[in-house]
Amino acid sequence: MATVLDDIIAGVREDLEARRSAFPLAAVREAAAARPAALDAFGALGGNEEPRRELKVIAEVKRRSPSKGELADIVDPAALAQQYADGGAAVISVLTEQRRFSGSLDDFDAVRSAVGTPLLRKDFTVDEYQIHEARAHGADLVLLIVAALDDAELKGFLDLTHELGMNALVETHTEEEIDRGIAAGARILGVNVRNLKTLDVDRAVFGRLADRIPAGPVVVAESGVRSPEDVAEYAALGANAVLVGEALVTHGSPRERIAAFQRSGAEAIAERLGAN
Ligand SMILES: O=P(O)(O)OC[C@@H](O)[C@@H](O)c1c[nH]c2ccccc12
Repeated sequence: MATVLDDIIAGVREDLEARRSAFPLAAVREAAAARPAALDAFGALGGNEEPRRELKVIAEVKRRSPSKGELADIVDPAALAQQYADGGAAVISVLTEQRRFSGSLDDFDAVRSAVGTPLLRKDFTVDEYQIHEARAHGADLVLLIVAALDDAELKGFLDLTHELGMNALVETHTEEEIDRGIAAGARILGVNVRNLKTLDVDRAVFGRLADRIPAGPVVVAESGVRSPEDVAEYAALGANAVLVGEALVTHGSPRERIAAFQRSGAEAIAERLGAN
């Protein structure tokens, strides 16, 4: 039976073929080459620090989701992103998937012109075209969802991302996917506690999987962060960063919220490091 993920990807492929006809790969590559070099998202996420004492926040511009429907009427994505940057977000994520998340490359462009923070183009990457396209729009990171790719695609897409000077957030949901992500060479490894095949959120998934991740990659806990306590929980279990959408777009003051997440995360990390 087709899963939600299969359905989303079918739509993504259709939309991408339409864009490929309008903007052939050669034109996209030319636009990408004219961009300033990608920003160092691995470094911004504290990847080079030893030990990693800070909890970094990846703040997401997210209008709607298939599980929750409309989340927020974001009239000015650039202004929202500016608040994220002011709050100290290490990376800003912009959903560009249109059919289920109401995202767009227009949102991405608006945010790119507004902030100097590393930007993640959050979409269902299933074709190299999207990686070149992300770079052409000034992305510093792309999302690679392991469940959506076979090993050859995962390795090929990750290598291409690195060749273009970008990083990838390699998203996993099972132990097997973690092993596959690590084998492909992931430097930023996400554990999404939302099952993309059923959309169920189970925050305990992070605790079960975190131990499986070897030292090296930046570890990102994705989904289900509502409060500073949730962030502390993930940080205590080994997260270096959290990716937060809903709790920020629905909050009156996302800037202060991010700062609160960073504080509670850093406290939990200090305790964890102190305990070792
Ligand atoms: O809104 P939340 O629960 O804070 O979740 C954010 C993020 O993890 C979620 O948007 C996400 C994680 N992986 C994805 C892949 C595609 C689209 C969206 C996602």
